[in-house]
Amino acid sequence: MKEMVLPSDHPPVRAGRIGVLLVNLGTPDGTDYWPMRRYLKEFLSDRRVIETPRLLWWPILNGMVLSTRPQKSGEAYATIWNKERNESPLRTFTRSQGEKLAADFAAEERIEVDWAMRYGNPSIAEKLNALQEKGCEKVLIVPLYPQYSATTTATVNDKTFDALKEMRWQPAIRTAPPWHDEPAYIDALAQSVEEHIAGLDFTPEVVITSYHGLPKSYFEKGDPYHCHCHKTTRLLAERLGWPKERLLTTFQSRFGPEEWLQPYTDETTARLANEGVKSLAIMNPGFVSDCLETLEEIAIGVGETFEEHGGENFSHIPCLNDSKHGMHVIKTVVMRELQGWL
Ligand SMILES: C=CC1=C(C)c2cc3[nH]c(cc4nc(cc5[nH]c(cc1n2)c(C)c5CCC(=O)O)C(CCC(=O)O)=C4C)c(C)c3C=C
Ligand SMILES: [Fe+2]
Ligand SMILES: [Fe+2]
Repeated sequence: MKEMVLPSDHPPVRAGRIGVLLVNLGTPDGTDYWPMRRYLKEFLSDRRVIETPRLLWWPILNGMVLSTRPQKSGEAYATIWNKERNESPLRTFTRSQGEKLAADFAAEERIEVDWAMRYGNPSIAEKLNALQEKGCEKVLIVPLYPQYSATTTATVNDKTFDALKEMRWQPAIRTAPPWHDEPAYIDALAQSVEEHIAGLDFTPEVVITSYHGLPKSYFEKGDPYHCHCHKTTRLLAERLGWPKERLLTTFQSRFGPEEWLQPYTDETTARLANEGVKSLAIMNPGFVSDCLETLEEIAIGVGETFEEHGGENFSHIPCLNDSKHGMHVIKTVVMRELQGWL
């Protein structure tokens, strides 16, 4: 931090440093009704996530959705909860990613690394203020989504700029672009697939890359997410040297009655089993960390679907998380985006 000589009646000035803020989606503080309800209400009130006109959506959200979903989702979270730390896996992995990145930059006194959540705790505003307190005049925001979507990346950026509205001395801000085609990311995914398959006692005939879905109408209005997902899978198949029939792209986690991006992960899994595929693996390249949607929906739920339809061997390939491959990707993106500031 810059040392400044100030008159004795001058407020303290801290300056000269650079912040890096990793931001993931957010997660409930507990699995009971009220923490679940608080989290879902904040998430599902976001106009970037639910585009249905407020007059229509408000009564649905506050009526049917928030009276039933907190209980149902709470039960799902309970099956994957990190009991040791009393938190969800998403929070455990995001914290660890922040801590490991901070340790990597420990020798660089100018850089301060922290992490936050778009919904729930710790908030972006709280962490931006803390970074400024530590003398960060410049902050790189890293939305933890390899593929861009208005429902994820853009809403992190919106919330960041909302927080800046309340700050007298705003830091300069950079927001990291998506990294769906970054060679370090594709390479990390490929290595994680190869290492995982080498440890199995079967060889998957097919591997599905399953991405979180979106309403199809968002794609039709111009959200590039669908194309980013397909590009990631195409580059991964090329890097692995696999034919495209062996590495499929599907979309999971549908919400509500609208049509979402297709093909759906659950339906594709049932179809493959019905067609005689006996050994299947699923990975989730769009998730930087394992979470409810990968550990409960895919590793447990879709694994059961595969077996119910006659499949025999199923494996979920973990997300990159805070592994050495995962940290290498995050560090690559951060170094790329800090150029000119360091
Ligand atoms: C219309 C609703 C939703 C859209 C659009 C959506 C997009 C989207 N979400 C992720 C990543 C995650 N979503 C997670 C949970 C989750 N998602 C929705 C709804 C939409 N997501 C809900 C209601 C929930 C909560 C759980 C539930 O009740 O089902 C999570 C997991 C969080 C955790 O705590 O583990 C992640 C991660 C992406 C990447 C995305 C669009 C590209
Ligand atoms: Fe989601
Ligand atoms: Fe596309």
